[in-house]
Amino acid sequence: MTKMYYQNEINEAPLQGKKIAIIGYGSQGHAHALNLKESGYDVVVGVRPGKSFDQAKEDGLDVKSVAEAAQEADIIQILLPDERQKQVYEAEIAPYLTTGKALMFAHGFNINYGQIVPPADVDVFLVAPKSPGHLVRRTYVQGAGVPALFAIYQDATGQARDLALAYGKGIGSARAGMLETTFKEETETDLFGEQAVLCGGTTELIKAGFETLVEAGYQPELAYFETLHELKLIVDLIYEGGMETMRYSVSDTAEWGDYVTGPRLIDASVKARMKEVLADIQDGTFAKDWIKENETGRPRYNEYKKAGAEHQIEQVGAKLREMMPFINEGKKKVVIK
Ligand SMILES: NC(=O)C1=CN([C@@H]2O[C@H](COP(=O)(O)OP(=O)(O)OC[C@H]3O[C@@H](n4cnc5c(N)ncnc54)[C@H](OP(=O)(O)O)[C@@H]3O)[C@@H](O)[C@H]2O)C=CC1
Ligand SMILES: CC[C@](O)(C(C)=O)C(=O)O
Ligand SMILES: [Mg+2]
Ligand SMILES: [Mg+2]
Repeated sequence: MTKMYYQNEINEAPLQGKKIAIIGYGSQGHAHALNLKESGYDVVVGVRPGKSFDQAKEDGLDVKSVAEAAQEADIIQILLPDERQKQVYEAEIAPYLTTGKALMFAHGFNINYGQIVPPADVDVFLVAPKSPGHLVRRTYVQGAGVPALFAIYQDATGQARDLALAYGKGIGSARAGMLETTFKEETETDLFGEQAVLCGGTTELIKAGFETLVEAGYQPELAYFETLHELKLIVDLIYEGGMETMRYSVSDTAEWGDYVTGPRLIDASVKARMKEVLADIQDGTFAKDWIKENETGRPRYNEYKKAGAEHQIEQVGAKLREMMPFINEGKKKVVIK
């Protein structure tokens, strides 16, 4: 079995006394900065003036420009959107990436697809939480954590591995388990997971189920509860105890429908198309398309975003959630962005 790394076997000493620059204060940035600070590390946040800058200040952090933070730090963690990293790296980070420093990522996109080429005399590694950033923060505050992958691309100092493990422990991920990978494996599996299952696969499945019910004349509110709201409750059971625990809790009728109807929908043709999606990720087709979409001002991205927000399921859901304030109670107890 793959070796997993947990709290007690990780030595924090290599990271102690180092200054860590968190570049970007968004989903991952705010979580890494706050968790590391509360784990006792010396953190500086590097962002441009604006909303994030003000928020990081309000959260009690030491906040500087990207260039200033990169200049004074030993470890520079780039937590900007993937498509912005190359430009900010070249203009504001590379000039200060001197011998023996460490350049970090939470996703290998820019290294794997050759967008960022760091000098040979620095450490380059990633610590990639398998979780949205807001849950990296929320679980840490709750005394728990989310799993993370770590990978070493360059080990100029001989300390890269120890630094990566200590960093992962600092954000709370060693409470859930850390697993070693490569930049290539992390990048390809992360892109595949979010496209095929976690984001793309799930949202399309929900919408198809909702639309099927509504088009057949059923009430939209009922369709929302059936295909979206209850999905979280079902996934919670799968998360807690695997598919068996979910199947223990649902009725035998539901379990039988699960076995006979699931494969009628998610059949061999879906898996064949998943393999095509994976091939596009592996050969760089997806990355090339995403980079081009950004270079041309995101015309398709903006269209998809607008259509997504206007979908009936979002309108119906917003109204129903207003009547369920408890849904956001967990969020309010924790200071999150
Ligand atoms: N989102 C997630 O949960 C996960 C993300 N990752 C990876 O983590 C990295 C960060 O992603 P994510 O947290 O989603 O990023 P976000 O989109 O949340 O990052 C936004 C932050 O970047 C800042 N920013 C954007 N452009 C610039 C710029 N030109 N100069 C300075 N600051 C800028 C924003 O500042 P402002 O407010 O001024 O716009 C904001 O602070 C990516 O590599 C991603 O793949 C990995 C695992 C999960
Ligand atoms: C599932 C999406 C993700 O990969 C993540 C939260 O892990 C991301 O890029 O945001
Ligand atoms: Mg991911
Ligand atoms: Mg991702």
